[in-house]
Parts: sequence; structure tokens; C-alpha cells
Amino acid sequence: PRRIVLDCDPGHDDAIAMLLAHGSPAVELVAVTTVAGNQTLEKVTRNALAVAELAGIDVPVAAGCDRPLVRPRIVAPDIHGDSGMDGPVLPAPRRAVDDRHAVDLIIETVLAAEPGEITLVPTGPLTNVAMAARKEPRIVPRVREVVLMGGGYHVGNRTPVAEFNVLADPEAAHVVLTEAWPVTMVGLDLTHQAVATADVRDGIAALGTAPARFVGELLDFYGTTYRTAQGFPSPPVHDPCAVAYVVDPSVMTTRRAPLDVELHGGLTTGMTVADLRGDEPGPEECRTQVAVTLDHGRFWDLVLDALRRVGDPA
Ligand SMILES: Nc1ccc([C@@H]2N[C@H](CO)[C@@H](O)[C@H]2O)cc1
Ligand SMILES: [Ca+2]
Repeated sequence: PRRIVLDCDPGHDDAIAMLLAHGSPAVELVAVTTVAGNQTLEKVTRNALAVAELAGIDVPVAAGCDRPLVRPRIVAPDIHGDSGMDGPVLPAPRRAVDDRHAVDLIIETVLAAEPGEITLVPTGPLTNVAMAARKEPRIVPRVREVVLMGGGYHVGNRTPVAEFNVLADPEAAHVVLTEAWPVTMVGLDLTHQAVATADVRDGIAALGTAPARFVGELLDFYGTTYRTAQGFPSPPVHDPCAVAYVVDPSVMTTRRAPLDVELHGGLTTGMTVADLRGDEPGPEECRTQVAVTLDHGRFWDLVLDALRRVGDPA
């Protein structure tokens, strides 16, 4: 299976990404690392531990950076609430956070594996991943690829042109997008297609397990805030899209495109700028690609299958 480190900021959709990674046979979730993003580091780490407990995910959970590299921290209570995962009520996690820093756990995991074995899947601000590449440049050629949820080539959410994960730490995003490793940017252009419609939610509820009920409660809250804050009739689950691409790359189309982040703009700070002027599939030697079209049915089949396999461990 594809071995991944999930670097996340749970976050309603990060929680679903954890379950998809854990339940999918095609993927081995090797470690979970947390980063300040949707909420403070302490809150997102507690949420990650609680999800790991509920789903029986017995891998290290290590906390990372509690603020961006350069700029002041921003959070997203308008979508994720004060706890970062409002809606469901989970018991306080019994398991302890790993005593290693997330940056060190990422480095250790990559160096301990064979070259090309580990895929990094960031679904929050890129602070930890940028720090890992700078602290230990040897991981860059050893990482198989970085598949990140963030950015957008024609879409923003926190601003008209900037996506939250990138805007929260644009300097970190610049580092990750310009390091010498392959990057797939699963941005809002793609993830806005991953909407949890009523049919999808009925399918999840029909599983009848505690993790499935948990996802239902997540989507109830997340659906309400998404309707209120962004006018979406059904909520798009961004982060599981990045994991789904690792599980089955045919779940979405991609095209190569040079990518970078605006760091000095007034209106455009945090914007991911993709050079789409060439023809498909984009320049040969380009290490970066963007996700374009989602196979909506296949995506939700993967999520349902993973949830089925997670079962009812707690
Ligand atoms: N409005 C809004 C803000 C932040 C997020 C979080 N940031 C990314 C989408 O922008 C996802 O990783 C999600 O967890 C989602 C919606
Ligand atoms: Ca996230």
C-alpha cells in the first residue's frame, strides 16, 4: 500500500480524511501530525487524538507548529466552530500526544523509510512541511510526492483569490510548492466538487456504526456553517480529496502547471498562481500539477468503503 503521513488541522473535513486514510486498504497511514490552522494547535491536536481514539487509529499523533512562519495566526471558527470540530461530542481522548515535534516525526519517518516510500499529505497550513524540508533537506529527494489540499487556480475562499490553508501561511506554501519534489495541488477548483449531498449522507448513516454517526454529526454542523458562511447547499469536504488521490489517482484528473504563491500582493496575497497557458498535460519537466475534475461517484464510493472497513472499533 501507499504509505502516508497526514499533516492536518482537524477540522471537520480533516477528520474525514483521517478516516478515509485509515480505512482504505490501498493506503497505510503511518503517522498523523497536527498544525495550527482551523483552530489553535492545542485544539486541533485534541481533535486529532479524539478521532484516532474513536476510529482505532493506533499511529503516532505528534503536534507541530502553533503559528505560521512569518505572519500572525488566522483561524476559521466561522466554519469549524470554537473547538475546531463543533457539532459531535467526543469523549476526551485517553491516548497521549507523541512527545516528538511533528517536524521531527515527519523527518524521522521519511529517513527511516526507503527512498520514494513515503507520501506527505498535508491538509492544513504548510508550516510543518516547510519546516521539515528546511530542517532536513535530505527528505526532499526521498519523499515520493506531496499531495496537498490547498490553494486553487481559479477559486478562493478566505479571500476572492486565496484559499485558507495557503493564506494562513503563504511563505510555507511557497517553500513547499518550490522544493525539488513532486507536488499535486488538490485545490478548491477540485474540492468544491466533493459535496456531501443528502444521498451521500443517507449512505453514511446506513452504515450504522459510531464512526459513521460521528461523520453524520460532523456534516450536520459543517453543512450548516457552510450554508451560512459560503452559501453552499451541501458542504464540500476538501481534505479527503487529497487522500482519495493517493488511494486511487483515477478519482480525479490533473494537469501539470508551474505553481507559486503571491506573497506581496494587496488584493492577491496567498493566491496560488498556476501557469495554465500551455496545452494539456503541461510542460514535461514540471514537478507541480493541479487537480481539475473529480469523479464524484467514485470519490464517495471510496469514502463509504473506507468507513465500512473502519467498522465500530471503540
Ligand atoms: N471556509 C473554510 C476555511 C477553512 C477550511 C479548511 N481549510 C481547507 C479549505 O480551505 C480545508 O483543509 C479545511 O479544513 C475550510 C473552509
Ligand atoms: Ca484542513
